[in-house]
Amino acid sequence: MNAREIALKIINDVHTNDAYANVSLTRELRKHEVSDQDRRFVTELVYGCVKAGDSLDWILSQYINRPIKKIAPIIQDVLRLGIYQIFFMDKVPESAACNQSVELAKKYGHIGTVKFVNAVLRNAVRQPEKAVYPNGKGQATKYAALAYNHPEWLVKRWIKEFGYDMAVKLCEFNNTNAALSIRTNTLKTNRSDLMNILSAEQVVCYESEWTPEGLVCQSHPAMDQIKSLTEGLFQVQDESSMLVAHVLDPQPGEFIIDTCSAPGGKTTHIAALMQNKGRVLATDIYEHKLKRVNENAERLGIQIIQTELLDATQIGDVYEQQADRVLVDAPCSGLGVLRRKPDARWKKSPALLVELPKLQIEILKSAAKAVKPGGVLVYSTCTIAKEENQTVVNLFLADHPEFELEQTGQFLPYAKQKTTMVQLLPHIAGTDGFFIARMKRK
Ligand SMILES: C[S@@+](CC[C@H](N)C(=O)[O-])C[C@H]1O[C@@H](n2cnc3c(N)ncnc32)[C@H](O)[C@@H]1O
Repeated sequence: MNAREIALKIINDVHTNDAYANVSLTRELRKHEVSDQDRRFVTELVYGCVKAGDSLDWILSQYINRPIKKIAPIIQDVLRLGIYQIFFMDKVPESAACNQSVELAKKYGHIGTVKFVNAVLRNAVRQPEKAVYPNGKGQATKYAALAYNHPEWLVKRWIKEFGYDMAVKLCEFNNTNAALSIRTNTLKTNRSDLMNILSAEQVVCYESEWTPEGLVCQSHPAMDQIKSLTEGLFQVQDESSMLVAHVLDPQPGEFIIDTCSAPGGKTTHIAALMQNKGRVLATDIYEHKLKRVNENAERLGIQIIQTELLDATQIGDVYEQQADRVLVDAPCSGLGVLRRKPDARWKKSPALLVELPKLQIEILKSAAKAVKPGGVLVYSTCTIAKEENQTVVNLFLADHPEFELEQTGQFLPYAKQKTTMVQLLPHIAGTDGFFIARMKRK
């Protein structure tokens, strides 16, 4: 199977089976023996095509006079793949994009579809001016959505909230490739020693400006070839996510509950800050995800983490006033981490921002019950939607006078802020978008 056919299979899996692009990509690349060059080509085709989403369909619709959805799904994807190569990839000759798409149509379609694919793509090559995005009066939102490959509802929302220029910057940021960032496992090494070890393993990285244990990698070999990862010298984690455990500020010997813990990025950070002394209870609603917490803890050499399958909305009844500190790293829309998941932006909807806050408040209320008097409660998310962040915290506080909001920004290790809640915006901070609020029980 050649690179384009592998890419087609993955893209089709994403579109017809709702598969995650990264999961499907990893699985298919493992199945087929491909060169490094082809691996990069497949990845670029898949991520690029999936990310471009509606923009590809809009371009296609300029060359097809019937609804795209009426075409057989696999042929839709053959066309998307072809259009992507023609309009988005400078290094692929247009003739190769057309010819190879026709070959795929021969394999997955019939004589009619072969002619159709050939005609559509050759027309696109001949008349590229038809695919110029509309940018007239009153079309600014539509234009930005198409030009920066985001759903229109999201762009509209961000323009209202941040203004046009900032909304575009945010979209542009989401279209960049996220660098790998890692957290030094301070139970086994320190950041400068880790940098030397990584350098010998061909990992080029620099120190994070956000956290004392963070490193950002500019280039690295495949993850399964980095020995220091299997040896537990570091954990893969975004810089902004590393801020949460610092804000929680757990102390050795304490009892901490991490209510939505899997796969354990923050749980293991908490345990490291406690110097592996005390007790961390890591709960989640998925057993298979808790396995990941245990695997990470074992790899990192942590003994104080205990996992438990428990719905966070029940946690307060089970552990009433028992914990010194409780973390709620809530399930959220993930609107702050869109650059990491090319398909994610197309799977979100405005309805999610109505439904999720109900669960988030319920979890926060229950988690609060588990905090001892004088203890700390931290609420965090990787979204930038106010409904899931400030609104949730304010609603909770209005109903819980026994909790007071602290100067969360003062608990950041570096770049302290004079703010009661911290909201990192990706296009400004250069990190994943993250929200953190720290509260204290009186
Ligand atoms: C943002 S992720 C947590 C990431 C994790 N804290 C880390 O740093 O690696 C949210 C987690 O909440 C879990 N979750 C969703 N609903 C839950 C509930 N009602 N109770 C407990 N966990 C829940 C999900 O399974 C998911 O693992």
